[in-house]
Amino acid sequence: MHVIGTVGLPGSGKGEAATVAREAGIPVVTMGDVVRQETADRGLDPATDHGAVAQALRDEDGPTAIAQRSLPMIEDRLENHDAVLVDGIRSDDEVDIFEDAFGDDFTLVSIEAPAEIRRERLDDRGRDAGAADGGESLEERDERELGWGMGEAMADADVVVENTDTLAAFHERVREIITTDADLQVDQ
Ligand SMILES: Nc1ncnc2c1ncn2[C@@H]1O[C@H](COP(=O)(O)OP(=O)(O)OP(=O)(O)O)[C@@H](O)[C@H]1O
Repeated sequence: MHVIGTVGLPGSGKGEAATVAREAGIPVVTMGDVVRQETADRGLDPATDHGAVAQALRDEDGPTAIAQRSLPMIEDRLENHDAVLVDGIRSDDEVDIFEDAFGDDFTLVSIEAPAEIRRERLDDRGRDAGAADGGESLEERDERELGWGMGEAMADADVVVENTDTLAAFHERVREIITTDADLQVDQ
């Protein structure tokens, strides 16, 4: 059994790492899934009430509310799989939750790239998806996420991946970490 967590600033490559895991047959639990589930449980609409419920969870149960609620989802996936990837860890408080729950079976991977590279990639992603940026600049998003303790979480990482090369090189590196670190047999 192994749990791999990813942490990284916006546009660093967490979504791509999750894609690599899924391709290797490793289920992915995202903090967003937890919020969507909670929104539905409250009879609200995940499309519009997602942000309000995320905030309500933190107000009601503190900064680890979402990580705590992800534990049963992770344990559920571990019944049928050797490993799970947890995407969207945002703070050192959340890291503590996974370390307490899974001990040495938890590996934290920090995905890092300079702001200029992340900005270019996010601009391209936005163009591809036709998405608006919600008026928030990358600096503002970085600041907001660092304010939750993401810098401390990144400093706690067991492995740092610099995502500054090609996408293929990044996929290869993530695949290597997932397979060797978790000592897994993945689908070829
Ligand atoms: N090494 C790379 N080379 C080229 N493009 C990349 C590379 N790594 C990631 N990308 C692209 O950059 C964009 C951002 O990556 P990704 O969506 O994985 O980031 P993220 O960390 O999940 O960001 P967010 O927190 O905003 O969701 C995506 O379009 C992705 O395909």
